[in-house]
Amino acid sequence: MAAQNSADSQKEQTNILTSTQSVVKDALERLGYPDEAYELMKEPVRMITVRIPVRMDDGKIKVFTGYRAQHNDAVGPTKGGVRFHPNVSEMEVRALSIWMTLKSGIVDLPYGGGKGGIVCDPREMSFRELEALSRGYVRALSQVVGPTKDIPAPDVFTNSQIMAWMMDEYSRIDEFNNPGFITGKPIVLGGSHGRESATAKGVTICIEEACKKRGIKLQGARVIVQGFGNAGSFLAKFMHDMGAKVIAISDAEGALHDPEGLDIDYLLDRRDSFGTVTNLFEDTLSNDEMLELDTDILVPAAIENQITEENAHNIQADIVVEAANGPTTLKATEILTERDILIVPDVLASSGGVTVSYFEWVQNNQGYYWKEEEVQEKLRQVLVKAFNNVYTTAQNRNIDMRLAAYMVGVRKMTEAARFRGWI
Ligand SMILES: NC(=O)C1=CN([C@@H]2O[C@H](COP(=O)(O)OP(=O)(O)OC[C@H]3O[C@@H](n4cnc5c(N)ncnc54)[C@H](O)[C@@H]3O)[C@@H](O)[C@H]2O)C=CC1
Ligand SMILES: O=C(O)CCC(=O)C(=O)O
Repeated sequence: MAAQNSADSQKEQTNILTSTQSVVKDALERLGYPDEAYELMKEPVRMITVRIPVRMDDGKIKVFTGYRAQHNDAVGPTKGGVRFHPNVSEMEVRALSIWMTLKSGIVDLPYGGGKGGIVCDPREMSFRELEALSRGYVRALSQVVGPTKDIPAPDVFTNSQIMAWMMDEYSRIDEFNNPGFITGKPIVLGGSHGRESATAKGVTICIEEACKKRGIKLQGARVIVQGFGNAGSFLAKFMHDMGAKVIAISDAEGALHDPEGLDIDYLLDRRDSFGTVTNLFEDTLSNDEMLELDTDILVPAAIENQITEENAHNIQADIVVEAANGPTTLKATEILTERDILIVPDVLASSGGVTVSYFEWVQNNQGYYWKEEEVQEKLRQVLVKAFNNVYTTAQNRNIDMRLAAYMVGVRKMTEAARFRGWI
C-alpha cells in the first residue's frame, strides 16, 4: 500500500497537465482573479482528435492519431507547434497549449495558446510517408486552423520541410497561397530570418541575463545541454561561440562529456536530422548521469520530466535554464529553489521561438520581409524585457521564477476574457 501511495505521488508530480493547472490556480489566486478565471484557464476551449490514414511504402494503410488543442482565443488566434513523437498524448498536448498561452502573455504577443501532435515515430518513416502524414493532418484540421484562427509551427521532430508541406496543403484547400497559416517555413516560402535559431537565441539571452543576476561570467563558464536538436544544437553553438565551455551534450541515445569542452562544430557536422550524434561514439554517458555532472549552467533542451524529485538533490548547476517544455517537475523546482539554484522556466526561456514566429506571421501579413539584424534586435528587446519583468516579479513577491512567470503570463488572457464578458 505504501509503495502504491509513493507510486501515485510520483505519477501525480510527473503529470504535466495537473501540475501546470496547480501553478495556474496559484498564479490567478495571487493576482486576485475569481474562481471562474481558473475554470476557464484550466483546459483548452477546444480539443480536437483526428485519425489520419496514410498509405505506407509497403502498400498497407496505417491510421495515425493526431491532436490539436486550442487553449484560449480571447487575445487573438491560437498559436503553437506540432510535434511528431511516439509519446504524444492528449494530456501532453493540452498542457503544452496552456504553456503557449503563458508564453504569449509573457512576451506580449496577440495570441492565445495552441499545440498539436501526432503519435508516430518519424525516425522510422520515409520522406514520402512523412509528407502524406503532414498533409493528412492539415486536411483533417483545415476547418479549425488558419492564419486568423490557429497557426501551427515546428516542435519536437518537425521542421521547416514539414511546415512547407502543411502550408502547401492548406493553400490548396484554401485555393489561395497562404503563408501566414504556419510559421517556421523555409525562407523561400515566406519564412523569417532567424526563426530556425530563435528558440536557442531566446535561451541565450535568458542565460546572459541570469548570469548577470548571479554574477557569473559567461566567458569560460561550463555549460551542459540536454538534447541536440533544433533548440539544443543551436544553443550549444551559441554558447561555444560566446566563449563558454560546453562540457556535455546529449540526445535520445546518450551523452558525451569532456571537461575541457566538446568540439561543437564537429558534432554539429555529424549529427543527423533528428538531432542524434552520440551513436557515433563509444565512450558515452547516460542522460541521467550527464544531468548530475558539475557545471555552472544546465540547459534541458529535449523532453519533459527530466529533473524530478529523484535527481534534483544531485543537480550541481548554479543556473538551470529550461529550453525544453516541462523538463522540471514542481517538486524538483521546489528542491532546486531551496538549494538556491536559479531556474529560468520554460514559458519564459523558450519563448524566443514563438516570438520570431510572430515576426514571421507579421511579415507574411504585410508582405514585406525584414533583415536578419532587425529580427535579432527585436527579439533581444522582447526577451530582455520579459526576463526582467519575471525576475522582478519573483524578487518582489519572494516566489520562484516559475510562479512569477505564470503570474505575468496569465494576466493578459484573463484580462481579455474579462473585457469580453466571458468571466
Ligand atoms: N523548436 C522550437 O521552436 C521550440 C522547441 N521547444 C522545446 O524544446 C525541446 C526540444 O525541441 P526541438 O529542439 O525543437 O526538438 P528536435 O526534435 O529538434 O530535437 C529533440 C532532441 O531531443 C533529443 N531527445 C529526444 N528524446 C530524448 C530523451 N528521451 N532523452 C534525451 N534526449 C532526447 C533528440 O535526440 C534530439 O536531440 C522540446 O521540449 C520543445 O517543445 C520550445 C520552444 C520552441
Ligand atoms: O513558434 C511557435 O509558434 C510555437 C513554438 C512552440 O511550439 C513552443 O514554444 O513550444
